Amino acid sequence: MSLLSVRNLARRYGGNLAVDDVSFDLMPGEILGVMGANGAGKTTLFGMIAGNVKPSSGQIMLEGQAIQGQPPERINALGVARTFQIVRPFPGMSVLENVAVAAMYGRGRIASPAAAREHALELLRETGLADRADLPASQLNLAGRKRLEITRALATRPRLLLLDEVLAGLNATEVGAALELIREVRQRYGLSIVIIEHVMKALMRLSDRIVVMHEGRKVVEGLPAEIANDPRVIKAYLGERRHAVPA
Ligand SMILES: Nc1ncnc2c1ncn2[C@@H]1O[C@H](COP(=O)(O)OP(=O)(O)OP(=O)(O)O)[C@@H](O)[C@H]1O
Repeated sequence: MSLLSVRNLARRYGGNLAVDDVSFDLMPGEILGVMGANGAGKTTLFGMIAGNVKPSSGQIMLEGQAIQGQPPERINALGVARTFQIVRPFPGMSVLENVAVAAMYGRGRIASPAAAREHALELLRETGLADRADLPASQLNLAGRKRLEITRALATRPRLLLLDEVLAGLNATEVGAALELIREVRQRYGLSIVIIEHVMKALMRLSDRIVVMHEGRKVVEGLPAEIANDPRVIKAYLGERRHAVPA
């Protein structure tokens, strides 16, 4: 059975359909990449799955249970965690405290602050941030803040992880390390992952399957190798321009 099943999902803003009749399935343990140019509807789609945005119509099933329209805390407690494109840790708190707070929410809900801190430190060791645990979160560089976002999401003990542009702005070495981390956490925690990304080559390397969105609609779905040369994908990204293939 699918872990996540999205059916005919739509979100309208005034006369604009930000997401228009999108359907797809995510199998347990699978990594699904979501690609598309600016404004394609990717973030709105994530918002609806995570409960931050109410769908205008359609269904979202998590292991057969309808979750559409429920508040984000409830969806998080059912095992869905997301990161945000604009990383926003609590800046006055340390890296460790940021993760410990998250550990007290979600599906895990560790009640004791001491136990939450202990769990947070364990996670930070896994995500490579343990040496910066006591730094204020605001002092991390971009790659560090993206790692912290992932660690905070993991702290809620998700089954489904939604990653929103966690590779954007990273250099090639940092992208390689982030891909390794994502594969590791999938394996270790038996996670299913949906990842939005503009860094196309990296997404192709990481994903088991890819969905391409254009102007709110799903235009192509397939294996990375299948979609790489699909003319509809090239059109979705470039319109009639043929040169500036995204890196
Ligand atoms: N809160 C909102 N109110 C009005 N329109 C919105 C709102 N959020 C998104 N939209 C519109 O919906 C469309 C899809 O936006 P969305 O942010 O989901 O795209 P995206 O694929 O995530 O783009 P990007 O890659 O730039 O993040 C856009 O036309 C956007 O202007």
